[in-house]
Amino acid sequence: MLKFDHVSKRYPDAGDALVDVSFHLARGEMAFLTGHSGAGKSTLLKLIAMMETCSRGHVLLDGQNLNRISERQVPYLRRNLGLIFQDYKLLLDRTVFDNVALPLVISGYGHQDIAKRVRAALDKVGLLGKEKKYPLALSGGEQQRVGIARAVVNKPRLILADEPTGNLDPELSAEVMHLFEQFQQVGVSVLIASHDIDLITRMGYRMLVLDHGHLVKG
Ligand SMILES: Nc1ncnc2c1ncn2[C@@H]1O[C@H](COP(=O)(O)OP(=O)(O)OP(=O)(O)O)[C@@H](O)[C@H]1O
Repeated sequence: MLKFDHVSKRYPDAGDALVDVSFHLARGEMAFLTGHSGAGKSTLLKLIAMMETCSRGHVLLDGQNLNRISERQVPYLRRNLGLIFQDYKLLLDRTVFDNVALPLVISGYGHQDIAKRVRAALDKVGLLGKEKKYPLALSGGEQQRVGIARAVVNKPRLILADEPTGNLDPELSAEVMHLFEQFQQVGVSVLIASHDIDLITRMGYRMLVLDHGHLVKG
């Protein structure tokens, strides 16, 4: 479903962030991406999310070469991706319901369909009772679960998470990781950047390790 084929990324004036990276992530596979600060984890995720383009090589998503897509195609292709960030990136002046509904509103779904899908997504993350609350009235763990509900409401084929537990204590981190496992179990591919080595070692999934832009374990 996702293939990196000899991918390098060089930022102007900043040197190589990724060097000749090749790996394959299968449909329904869950893997962790780890490595020191500045190793290239976020850059790798940004290439998949079409927020950056690679300097050399190819990134293939469901067989589609991301080097060859037009600006116009990006929003459509992004609908197959669920993006989750360390700082949640929620709209603080909107309710939980509205935050989760946002991708569906943008995609042009009707009101009834939106209500049904948002409730289903909130149910999956255990937040059905909180739809009228505002993000700041929730705990950090709950805010991240809103972020996850928003990421999965479009039923993406691939979930990308960048340090999703970076602001959470160990217990909440384990809960959030367990949610990702549940999506993987229903066939969604999941790639999670994390430097929480203890947690991800315990979980026992495949680990992609970056070191100064090189994939040293995959
Ligand atoms: N937009 C950018 N412009 C220039 N250089 C960048 C940019 N983004 C990242 N870099 C550089 O690319 C390298 C890889 O950064 P990246 O953010 O991908 O690493 P990371 O593994 O995610 O780090 P961290 O764990 O600290 O978030 C670093 O040297 C960083 O300074």
